Amino acid sequence: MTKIKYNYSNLANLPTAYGSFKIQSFKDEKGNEHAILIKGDVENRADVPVRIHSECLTGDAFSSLKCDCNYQLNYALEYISMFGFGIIIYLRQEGRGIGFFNKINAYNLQDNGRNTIEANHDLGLNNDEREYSAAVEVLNKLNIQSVKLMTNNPLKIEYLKKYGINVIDRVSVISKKNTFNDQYLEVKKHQLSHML
Ligand SMILES: Nc1nc2c(ncn2[C@@H]2O[C@H](COP(=O)(O)OP(=O)(O)OP(=O)(O)O)[C@@H](O)[C@H]2O)c(=O)[nH]1
Ligand SMILES: [Zn+2]
Repeated sequence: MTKIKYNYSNLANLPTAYGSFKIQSFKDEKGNEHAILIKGDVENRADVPVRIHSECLTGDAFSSLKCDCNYQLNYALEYISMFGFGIIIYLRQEGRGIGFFNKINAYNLQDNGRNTIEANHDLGLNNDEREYSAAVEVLNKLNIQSVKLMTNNPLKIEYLKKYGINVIDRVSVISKKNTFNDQYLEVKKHQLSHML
């Protein structure tokens, strides 16, 4: 993994519908501005619940029913709030890393019958172009001793382990099914190996 230099903002308070968090921004070399939400005293701590959430403007901000992102983000906020400590690392890798513009073009192809993987391929893109080096950096910076990763995606667990993060447990992130995300969740389960 190439060492990227990050630029961190100061910490600020963020009251949310699920309780109070601290928020911090950090910029990577490409100029992406990511977010870290922290609950409680996590520095140097073990067994920390961690959610690494990939940006989904349509889901996170507009409450789209085409995916389960909004539900999962709110679930993570609520879970960590109830738990008393934990971290949400919100990475600006929209559309599994293909960017917002491409994702909407993929949605257009999905309107015409293609699934989430096929649509990316039709655009000449991989089905997942994400990587999690920024999350590894944050966890190392906070000297997190061990992580309870909130995910259904085995690739995220593999990635963190490969780069030295001690993932001791997985917390499944509950997804909510509806008529619009039914096929999307089926593809995640059967073609992307998500533990749903
Ligand atoms: N390219 C593309 N990206 C999508 C689509 N639907 C959601 N996304 C993006 O998918 C990302 C979330 O990935 P998911 O596969 O839902 O979940 P995950 O993060 O891999 O796994 P979990 O940790 O279990 O949530 C976000 O960046 C969304 O913007 C789609 O149809 N096409
Ligand atoms: Zn989404």
